[in-house]
Amino acid sequence: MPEIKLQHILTLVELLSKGARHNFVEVTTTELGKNIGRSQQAASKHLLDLENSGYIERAKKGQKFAVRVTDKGYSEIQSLFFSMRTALESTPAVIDFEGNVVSGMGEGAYYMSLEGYKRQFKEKLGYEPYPGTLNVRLTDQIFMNARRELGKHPSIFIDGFSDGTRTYGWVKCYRASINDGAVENAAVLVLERTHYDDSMLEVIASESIKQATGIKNGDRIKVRVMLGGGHHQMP
Ligand SMILES: Cc1cc2nc3c(=O)[nH]c(=O)nc-3n(C[C@H](O)[C@H](O)[C@H](O)COP(=O)(O)O)c2cc1C
Ligand SMILES: Nc1ccn([C@@H]2O[C@H](COP(=O)(O)OP(=O)(O)O)[C@@H](O)[C@H]2O)c(=O)n1
Repeated sequence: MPEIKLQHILTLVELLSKGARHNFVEVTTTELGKNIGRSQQAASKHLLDLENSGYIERAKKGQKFAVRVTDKGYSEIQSLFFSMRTALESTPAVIDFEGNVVSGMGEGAYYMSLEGYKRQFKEKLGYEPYPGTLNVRLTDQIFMNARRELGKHPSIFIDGFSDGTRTYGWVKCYRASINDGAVENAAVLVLERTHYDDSMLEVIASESIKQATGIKNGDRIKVRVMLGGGHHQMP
């Protein structure tokens, strides 16, 4: 029996979409090849392989040949579909980070207290954040790479603004939880302007994370970002 490859599966899917579950449908290998992105010869070979494996059957229809997907071929595709669906649906839309809590220069509290940010945080996150940012120094390259990618995901978007004297940058918020749910109402910030690089995670929450968890500077912390929960998202 020939080894079944992705191309065979695509061929079966193409045949099913042409109605070949219950009917013998005429297919030309030229058209089939085109639809699955392979040559006519390759498509011809796929049909032969599928027939040899018992996934399709061929019949003469007038002068031409027509094919139908067998019960075996259909249930093969069906079970593949079910396991793919389960796999995709159970993929948790979370990104996990770990690092050490470190102190900064106290700027977080200043920015978090600005009315232009406070108002938007309350409206878009649904709570007024504790004035400050908890700084987490990421300890692993994999976390830094994930941190770099984070800003690409849809976010809860806080607009930048001007107070007449100076302008303030936008902020992307990603809902997060701390240490397996010890703090639920948290968010990781991706800032338009910051003096930190990808090795730092800035976290806000409805409460003081240090007070709620007893964590101190230097302690290890786990931050789980939950994707897909954003309203007010970027286009
Ligand atoms: C909500 C928020 C908005 C910020 N906006 C700006 C900004 O407009 N310009 C800027 O230079 N830094 C901005 N920052 C970043 C801070 O300068 C800094 O990178 C970071 O918050 C460090 O805080 P820390 O000193 O408390 O560790 C912002 C920070 C926060 C939390
Ligand atoms: N949700 C938060 C935000 C800040 N913090 C802490 O609150 C203090 C004030 O925040 P900050 O951003 O002004 O301070 P630094 O991060 O600059 O040290 C720091 O010790 C933070 O680690 C917290 O425990 N929970």
